[in-house]
Amino acid sequence: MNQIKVLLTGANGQLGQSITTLQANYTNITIIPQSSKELDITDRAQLINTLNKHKPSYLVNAAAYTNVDKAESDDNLAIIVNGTALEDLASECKKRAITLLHISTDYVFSGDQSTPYNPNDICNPINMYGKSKLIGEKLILNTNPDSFIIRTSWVFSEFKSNFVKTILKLTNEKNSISVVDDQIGRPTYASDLAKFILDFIINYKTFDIKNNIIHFANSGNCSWFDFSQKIIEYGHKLKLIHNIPYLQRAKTHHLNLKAQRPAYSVLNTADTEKVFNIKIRNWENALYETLNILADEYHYE
Ligand SMILES: NC(=O)C1=CN([C@@H]2O[C@H](COP(=O)(O)OP(=O)(O)OC[C@H]3O[C@@H](n4cnc5c(N)ncnc54)[C@H](OP(=O)(O)O)[C@@H]3O)[C@@H](O)[C@H]2O)C=CC1
Ligand SMILES: Cc1cn([C@H]2C[C@H](O)[C@@H](COP(=O)(O)OP(=O)(O)O[C@H]3O[C@@H](C)C(=O)[C@@H](O)[C@H]3O)O2)c(=O)[nH]c1=O
Repeated sequence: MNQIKVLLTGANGQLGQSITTLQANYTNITIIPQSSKELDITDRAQLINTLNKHKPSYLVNAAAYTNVDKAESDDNLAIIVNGTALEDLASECKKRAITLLHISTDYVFSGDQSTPYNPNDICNPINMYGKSKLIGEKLILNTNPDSFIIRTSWVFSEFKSNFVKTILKLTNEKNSISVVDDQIGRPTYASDLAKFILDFIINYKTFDIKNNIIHFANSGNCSWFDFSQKIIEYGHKLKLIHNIPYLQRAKTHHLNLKAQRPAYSVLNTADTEKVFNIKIRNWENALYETLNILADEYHYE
């Protein structure tokens, strides 16, 4: 089979590292990983050079400005990286017939709903990060309607910093931690998303895809508090945590965070599971696997 060349931007991020790690399982895919230093997606000349040099058939854009609170004051940069730069990305891909897969977020939704969000539900982001990501989605689909937008939520992994690793760290430093119980979402293991993306590249032409906006998240809903409870339970079982701390419930408005968060940002993945004929595993199972990997790394250190 011919090798499929996939250029990967944001390669040092959680998703980027998860995709490059999985490369070994996909002998017919060649990933060309580009860190932010190798390819700054806001630099059009650099983008053109990179595309001309590598001539990929696919571009997976895992690059993003992901600091939700900082985006409130650093809005210019967030809007460029997550928004306006993507018009160039989409048009340079279109010129070269490169299929663009772009990753977006549950934070494009307001959180006012109480039932899971479908891909075509109205987006009305309540923070700057969500606004910038929505600008990006729209520019991509207007410029290059053959692109795919894969929305995900609450991403965790063994890589970089993320909520799971923060809770493990806090738990080992404090006797008591407090976590909000009034935001509901779907935690997603970056490696499960990475596998979905690579399988998608191999198989999507064989599926009847009617919507270029696709939702992917591990199954099951929870609050950050519920998520923390499981991180602590499994972390203790796997000896990543030595003392179980007191876990206190908190409310978002008491935290005085710079950015607002949607109270309910559960993505509906029913269409994804139906169209691609997959069953997405639950987040607890995926969390246990991540913690197992972290425990192995920890015990070897
Ligand atoms: N993390 C989450 O909870 C969620 C993430 N998403 C989306 O998933 C995608 C992947 O997120 P995730 O892997 O967690 O994010 P990370 O923050 O882990 O990684 C993002 C990567 O993008 C890179 N980057 C930032 N600016 C640029 C730029 N101008 N040019 C090139 N690269 C750049 C960063 O580089 P550097 O390391 O140099 O800063 C970083 O390596 C993003 O689109 C994000 O919006 C969606 C829902 C939830
Ligand atoms: C560490 C910590 C966080 N929290 C709260 C703050 C916040 O509302 C929530 C989660 O913390 P985070 O910093 O991970 O939240 P946040 O940066 O909002 O996470 C989001 O990131 C972007 C990139 C996305 O796209 C979203 O899907 C989502 O994952 O938990 C506590 O209540 N106690 C704690 O000890």
